[in-house]
Amino acid sequence: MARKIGSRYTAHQILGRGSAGTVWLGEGPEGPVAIKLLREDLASDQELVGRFVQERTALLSLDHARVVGVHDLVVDGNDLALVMDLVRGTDLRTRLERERRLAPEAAVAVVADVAEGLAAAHAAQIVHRDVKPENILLDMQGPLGPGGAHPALLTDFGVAKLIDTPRRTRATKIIGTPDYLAPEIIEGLPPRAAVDIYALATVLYELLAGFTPFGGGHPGAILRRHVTETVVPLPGIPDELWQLLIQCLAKAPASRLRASEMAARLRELLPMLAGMAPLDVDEPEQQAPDQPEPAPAEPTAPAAPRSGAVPLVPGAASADAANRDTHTSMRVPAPDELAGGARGTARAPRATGAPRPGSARNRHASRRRRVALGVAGVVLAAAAGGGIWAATSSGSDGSPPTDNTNSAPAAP
Ligand SMILES: Nc1ncnc2c1ncn2[C@@H]1O[C@H](COP(=O)(O)OP(=O)(O)OP(=O)(O)O)[C@@H](O)[C@H]1O
Repeated sequence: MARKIGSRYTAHQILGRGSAGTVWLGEGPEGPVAIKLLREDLASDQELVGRFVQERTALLSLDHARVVGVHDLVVDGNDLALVMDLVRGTDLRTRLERERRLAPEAAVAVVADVAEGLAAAHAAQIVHRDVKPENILLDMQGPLGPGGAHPALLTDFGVAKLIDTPRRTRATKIIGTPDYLAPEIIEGLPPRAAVDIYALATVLYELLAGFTPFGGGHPGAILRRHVTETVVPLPGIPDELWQLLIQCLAKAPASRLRASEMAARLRELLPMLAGMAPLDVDEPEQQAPDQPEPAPAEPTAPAAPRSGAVPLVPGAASADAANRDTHTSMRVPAPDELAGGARGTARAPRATGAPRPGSARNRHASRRRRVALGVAGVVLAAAAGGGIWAATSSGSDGSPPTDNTNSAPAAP
């Protein structure tokens, strides 16, 4: 059913849902658009609306081929909406779930595109803060690039910052997606451009390996690994690519490449990667569910419902089951909680077929890991007497999260 958004736009059909709102296929004076309608509880927050208007100029001015352009910000009664370029295709998470791993050439081409978009944003002093496969859209109508990759565009600029208002998230809380969080954020430093490089390098690793370098288990374990552990080389990865990857995953933000350098170095590697098959690696052993992480010293968020994504900010209405299970809001861990502890958590990837003790091969690793994460959160909630670090899962009841192949369909 069509719905008016402000005086200039009509929303026709839902393309997908995220934790901050719903994305609609819509129509504006200049043709088709995508309209992200923020959740009602966010839209009714006057402070957030104020920031929304304040950020207007910065968001509207970001104009780059690798960034999903924002055309308009609409504040109309209870509606708060971002009007964006419509990308006819799908998001990178959906592609990754379908293919499990990408060939190195395609993975590098996608990430080089995104790095170019980030370079433009960083030049305009805009930090994305939530780079992850869900926020990378693949334009199926664009020309095929190296490795058969469709052009990739980064979306959701500014949304994390808009929502991260002081009243919603006190200084001691982290907002983000645990697998992609740079160590300095976990240590409580303000997010600068280098956090996007770390997150994008994590995405590159994930595209190559089929799993993120520090993911798996409870959010607290993931955060600790970001701060204390080093990535283990992927079997079969060309050394030049590995060197670039570890530089961008450096714990010290100043040691990471800048976005423009990352894009240029990745493009230089493309000829060498042409025709290379996806890496043959298996996900490392998952943490056994009967070994819960130590509980945080004090619970900071209400217990999460067993199904549906946990709200982006504590106290917000739970998102429905169709939502992505992507965000976590949690307090900054104390130094001793980050220090590690008796149980080592290194996640060494193995060449496929190499023996390992225990469980069967992990297929659909990222979804399974997200499910396990939600379950761990619920278990911990019980252990901590009802409070948890808000963990995320859209399938913690064991049901698979709804597939989101729902960007505007590509024209035949
Ligand atoms: N500009 C766009 N054009 C076409 N489809 C889009 C556009 N922006 C988002 N979508 C689709 O809408 C869906 C929801 O997007 P949204 O940005 O709200 O959530 P998300 O990024 O998946 O999750 P979260 O907001 O929790 O990080 C996604 O599946 C995405 O593919």
